[in-house]
Amino acid sequence: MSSAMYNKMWHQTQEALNCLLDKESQKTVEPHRNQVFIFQKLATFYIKYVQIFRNLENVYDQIIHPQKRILIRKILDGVMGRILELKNEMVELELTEFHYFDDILQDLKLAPQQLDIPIPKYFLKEKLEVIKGREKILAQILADTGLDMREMKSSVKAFSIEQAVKLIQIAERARQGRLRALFMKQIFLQEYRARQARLLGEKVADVAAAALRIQKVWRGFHQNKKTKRDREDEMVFLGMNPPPLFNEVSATVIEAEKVTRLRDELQIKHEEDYKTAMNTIKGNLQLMEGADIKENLRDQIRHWIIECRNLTGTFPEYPKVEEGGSAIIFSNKTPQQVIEDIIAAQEEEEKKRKEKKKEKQKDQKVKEKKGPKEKIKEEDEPWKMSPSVFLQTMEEGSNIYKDMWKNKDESLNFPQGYDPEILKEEKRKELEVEIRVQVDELMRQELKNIKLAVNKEKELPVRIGKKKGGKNKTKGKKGRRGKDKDLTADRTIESLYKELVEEGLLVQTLKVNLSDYIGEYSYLGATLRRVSIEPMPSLLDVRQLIALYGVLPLGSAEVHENAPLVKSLLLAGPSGVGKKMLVHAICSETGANLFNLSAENIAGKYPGKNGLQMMIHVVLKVARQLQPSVVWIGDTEKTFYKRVPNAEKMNEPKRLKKQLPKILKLLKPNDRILIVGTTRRPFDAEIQSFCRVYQKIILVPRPDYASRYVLWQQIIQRHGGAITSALNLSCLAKVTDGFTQGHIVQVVKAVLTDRRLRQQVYKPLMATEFITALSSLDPVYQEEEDSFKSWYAKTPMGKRRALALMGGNTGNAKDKGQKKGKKEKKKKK
Ligand SMILES: Nc1ncnc2c1ncn2[C@@H]1O[C@H](COP(=O)(O)OP(=O)(O)OP(=O)(O)O)[C@@H](O)[C@H]1O
Repeated sequence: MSSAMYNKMWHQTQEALNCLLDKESQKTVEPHRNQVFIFQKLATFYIKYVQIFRNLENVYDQIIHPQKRILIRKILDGVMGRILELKNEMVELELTEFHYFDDILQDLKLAPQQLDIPIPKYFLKEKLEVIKGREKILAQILADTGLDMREMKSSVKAFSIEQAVKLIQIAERARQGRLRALFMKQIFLQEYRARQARLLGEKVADVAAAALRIQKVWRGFHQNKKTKRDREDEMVFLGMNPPPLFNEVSATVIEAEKVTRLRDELQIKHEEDYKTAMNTIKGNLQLMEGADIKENLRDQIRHWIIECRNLTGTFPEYPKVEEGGSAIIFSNKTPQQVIEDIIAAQEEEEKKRKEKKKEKQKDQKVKEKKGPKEKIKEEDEPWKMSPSVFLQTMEEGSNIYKDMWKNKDESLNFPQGYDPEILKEEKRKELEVEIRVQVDELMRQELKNIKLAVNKEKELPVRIGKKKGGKNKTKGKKGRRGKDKDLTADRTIESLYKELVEEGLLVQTLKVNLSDYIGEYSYLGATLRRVSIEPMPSLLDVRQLIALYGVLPLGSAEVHENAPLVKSLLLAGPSGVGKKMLVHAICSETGANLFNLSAENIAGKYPGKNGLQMMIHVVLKVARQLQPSVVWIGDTEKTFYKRVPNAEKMNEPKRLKKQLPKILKLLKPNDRILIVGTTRRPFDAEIQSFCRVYQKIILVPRPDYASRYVLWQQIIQRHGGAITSALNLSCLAKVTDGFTQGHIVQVVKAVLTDRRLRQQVYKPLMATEFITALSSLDPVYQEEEDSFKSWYAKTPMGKRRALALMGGNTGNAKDKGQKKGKKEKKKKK
């Protein structure tokens, strides 16, 4: 697509965003009580933001104007953050991680695919070099230490001489046998032909009969082919089969991809031009206008000083650096007003602090006094949207868009390079700020001298950044820093990285994308919920959650810092549902490092208490410095075992149990580190400590019919199999209820051998082949799935939801409160 097209897309998206922002500001005014109504509103916002996100992501990836990209990036991060905020609101409202929007999608005339959370390409694009470099180093270290998995797989086994001779003999005899068989066949055919010729030579050939025979065979063959073709055409016409070139990549798509690549190159070029221009323009401005700006500022400030002296009779106090220096003087206020404002602001702050303290004390007292009745009243308060950090970012971005880009005439900027006028304006402001700092220093001194000369007063030295509070702050910081001592201050990050790789704690990630996680949508979720049936989440619902909680925050520092923080994630589900695959996908999509702290992997490494501390310190240090990072704890239930099985006691699986909450405390919003636990048996863990560590728990289900259908189809195709009408996928999906993706992959690999793939041309694949191979595997039984569900019901979120549903059955929140009250009474009795 052309630049004009992407510009148009941007303008349209921006208009849609402006409308949404207007609605958001209206909505905060009217608080509501009805939960269904609130959810519908939240969901509608969520869906609309996702649409905007999808468009903006596409535009940001392809637009080549560097200044527009800076603004779009800011808005894009804002939209991502807002989506996470809305998701958080929905989770708090409905007390479940999974939400279904099929009814709203129907109203908005959208397909479920349009709700997919895209992964912004800039996550990887912008640090491609770094990631590639790190991968190289990792591969090098693994190769040096002989730990490289790929090398291990391809390593050659040494043969003994006898074995080698035997192998060669077998091969040679087979070759001779084949050659002899070929000779024998040729001799036999020669003899046969000679015999036939002798026989025919005696008879006179009936030409007409021969021609008839040939005609019969040919016509049969021809008609057969024609009928088959007609049948296929009819199926296509009826829409039962896809058209013949349906799966072929069309020439237009190939051309479009070429254009995309070209645009990528142009984008990089324009970006570089912009960067160089930033430096040169600033340098030029400094040369041309620097002296003038300096002189103007000095004149202005001198004028201000004299004015003040004329008005008040005294020389003014020069504004301090932390107050913004002389910049605040010229914000359309008189100097006296400025001074008064400063004093008033300080007083107000003091007041607020005192009020807050008082309120806190009051609240505590009231809480202590409050009975259950008052609590019910609190519960019944109308719902209000939590304050948003990202709305402001988006509004700022929108305003810049309206002021600068909305009506800009770009007819002269066909190549879409940077705009020098805008850049000059920005740099001029920057330069002014820099010069102002210098001028302030000079003028402060000048004012001091004038005061001394005129008033003969002894001026107290101006304190720059030496507030009492400031002192305390730095002290406090020092104290805290002292606490988390750097145990490896003398070592470079490269050496720590190498150590972790050698110890097997930092592992290579598999190259899988989140889009490789195949599945289907749940089309009836909202309908089932309306009739009080809790639907099983679909695989794509899980994929969405991983994108929201894992990929987006890890990919964008802005989002991670300001969106609701998710430090730890638990993926619980039966074996083979793709938990590990999802962990690897998070890393691949964000270019994150993968640390493996599974109980089995850390057994025997860094022994002792000090060793453990050192291990955690090194892991966190490397993870922080080379962020984003994922700390994976496989079979994480082992860390929280209720009782450690005898066979595993040697491994000390609970080593990390006490450390994990501490690690979570150490993680700050600007540390893009995510702890991901995976478990097949969460029921073996102590639920309380387990749930305290894992902030978000995602149950990964086994695939349903629709997902199994697409899984069979796509996994067979990925392994080189061809889907023909002879392969009954529907039947395969139906009879494989209970089997997981892992089983499907295993069976497809076993069936589709090289030989079988070659045979496909004349012997198409059949469902029975796969079913036979599946028969030796155990499915996930209903009981296992139920045990996962009942375990989830015991988690904090599960409990809260169950409680809410119980209240919901009888009616509103008041009833909920009454029930609670009754329960309490009973307990007292
Ligand atoms: N949705 C999916 N689409 C495609 N392939 C999948 C999907 N889910 C899982 N797989 C494949 O299934 C296999 C098993 O997945 P994985 O090892 O991640 O499962 P797991 O839940 O971690 O298993 P376990 O608990 O036994 O360790 C992998 O080859 C993975 O690529």
